[in-house]
Amino acid sequence: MSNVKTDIREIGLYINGKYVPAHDEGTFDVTNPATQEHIARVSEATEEDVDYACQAAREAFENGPWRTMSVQERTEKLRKMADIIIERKEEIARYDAMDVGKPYESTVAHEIGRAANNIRFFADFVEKQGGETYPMGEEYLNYTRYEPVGVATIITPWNVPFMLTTWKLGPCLAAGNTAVIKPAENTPLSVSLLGEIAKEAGIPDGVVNIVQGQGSTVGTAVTTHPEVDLVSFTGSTATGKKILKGGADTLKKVSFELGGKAANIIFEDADLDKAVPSSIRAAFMNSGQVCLAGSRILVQRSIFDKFLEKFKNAAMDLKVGDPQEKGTDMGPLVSKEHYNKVTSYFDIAEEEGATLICGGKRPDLPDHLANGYYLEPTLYIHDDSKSRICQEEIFGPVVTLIPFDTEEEALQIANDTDYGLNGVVWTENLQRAHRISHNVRAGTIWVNCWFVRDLRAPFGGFKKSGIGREGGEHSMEFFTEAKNICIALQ
Ligand SMILES: NC(=O)c1ccc[n+]([C@@H]2O[C@H](COP(=O)([O-])OP(=O)(O)OC[C@H]3O[C@@H](n4cnc5c(N)ncnc54)[C@H](O)[C@@H]3O)[C@@H](O)[C@H]2O)c1
Ligand SMILES: O=C/C=C/C=C(\O)C(=O)O
Repeated sequence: MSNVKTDIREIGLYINGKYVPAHDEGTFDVTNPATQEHIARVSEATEEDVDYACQAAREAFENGPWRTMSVQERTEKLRKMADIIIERKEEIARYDAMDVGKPYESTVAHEIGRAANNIRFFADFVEKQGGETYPMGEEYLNYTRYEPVGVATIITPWNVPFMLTTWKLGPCLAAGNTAVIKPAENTPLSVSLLGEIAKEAGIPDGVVNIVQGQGSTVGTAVTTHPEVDLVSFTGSTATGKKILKGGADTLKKVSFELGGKAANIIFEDADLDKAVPSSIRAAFMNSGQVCLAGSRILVQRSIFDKFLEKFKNAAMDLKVGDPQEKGTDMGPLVSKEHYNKVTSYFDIAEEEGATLICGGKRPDLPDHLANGYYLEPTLYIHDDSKSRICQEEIFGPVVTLIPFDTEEEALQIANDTDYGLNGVVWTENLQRAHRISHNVRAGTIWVNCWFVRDLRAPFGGFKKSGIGREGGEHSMEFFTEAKNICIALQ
């Protein structure tokens, strides 16, 4: 079985270097959220398939050449993988546009290049990585090695399928581990290509495996499997809790990137020519289905009306439509289920007494998009930070503007959340920028910018937004075991 490219794509599991059907030949269907068309039939892994994938990854780890291969040889293969991703970036971005509903133009221009860079960056990183030595006079010498941990499972969400999977796969493979990937069930297309890409790059069979299927069954099976040593997960906080519990019996090492509800704080001295377009991106990029979304916009009261006017006009100018078409800013939401979840917040907002400024409904679109899960950019004003629309991660094109008077009040509202993934501050006052950055309890703070990423920097969440950090040495720390070797010299 292979990734046959027909109108309805047939997608197999990728185990031990081959695309294979599920043991019981079971499949599930994938639809295009822009149109509700049936676009793919995907093999649904059984417990036996998950077991086979985990055993294949274990065998490749223990007895294959990957773990013991020279760093030069391993990193050459990873760089080849990054090159193939670039060569195939149009195809990968088309797939993300088809099952996520992500605008093709921005995906091909930014996300897929970043995906290739995720692999290349960690190849370069391990090539430069050394170890420490601790001489104990003339009697003993200690030196450290950073060794791979074993078999990792990589579980990723539907909002950024390909880029987020490579963000974990890069350091996992660079360190010499083997992987069993479980993509999100509604967006399996682009990640399924990683099997053939790995093969073409010369990565040995069994090093990269992909099992497809539901989180509650396949996700549970892979995160509780005794051969799996570590779980690198990006997804919701609720699923993170389940994985932590399920992995307790076999004591799995975990790294979790979870939900967010970031405050985007706009002070009266902000440069609105920059703050407004950036806040629009932070609110509506990928239809607001971004963990880092600036979904609570805190605006100082003295400029509230001015900001509101500019922000509302810019939101209403966004082009909602076919993700495959040029010029589309916002595609549909990912699925009917998610559309229902996001739109349920319209009733909640009304009950909570929030003021609707724009959106809150489907846009008028051409007939061929009549069945897609589209929503207009939606903007509320609300001053109750405890309300559900200010507390819960809506994960759609829905933002709430919250007025504030003082810096203290802004900080109090910003921190009034269980999440702590990121925060944003707009001000021309240097001291204030630092004060706010130090006092917002979140893993990344962007000052006068948003979603600028340096792959060396720590990335992850405070509070319920995660466990551990990714990026540079933080990813490598997770994917390696430090070993100290102490030698008697006399
Ligand atoms: N912090 C970050 O970097 C980051 C990035 C992107 C998305 N997210 C978060 O992801 C969420 C949206 O994604 P989602 O709805 O796909 O999340 P989700 O937790 O429902 O699903 C994520 C993945 O986990 C799998 N899964 C579900 N139940 C499982 C279980 N019991 N055991 C093992 N795996 C299971 C799913 O199949 C999917 O592959 C949002 O909360 C968002 O903030 C976080
Ligand atoms: O929607 C979530 C986006 C997450 C981004 C990253 O994990 C990253 O940039 O590394």
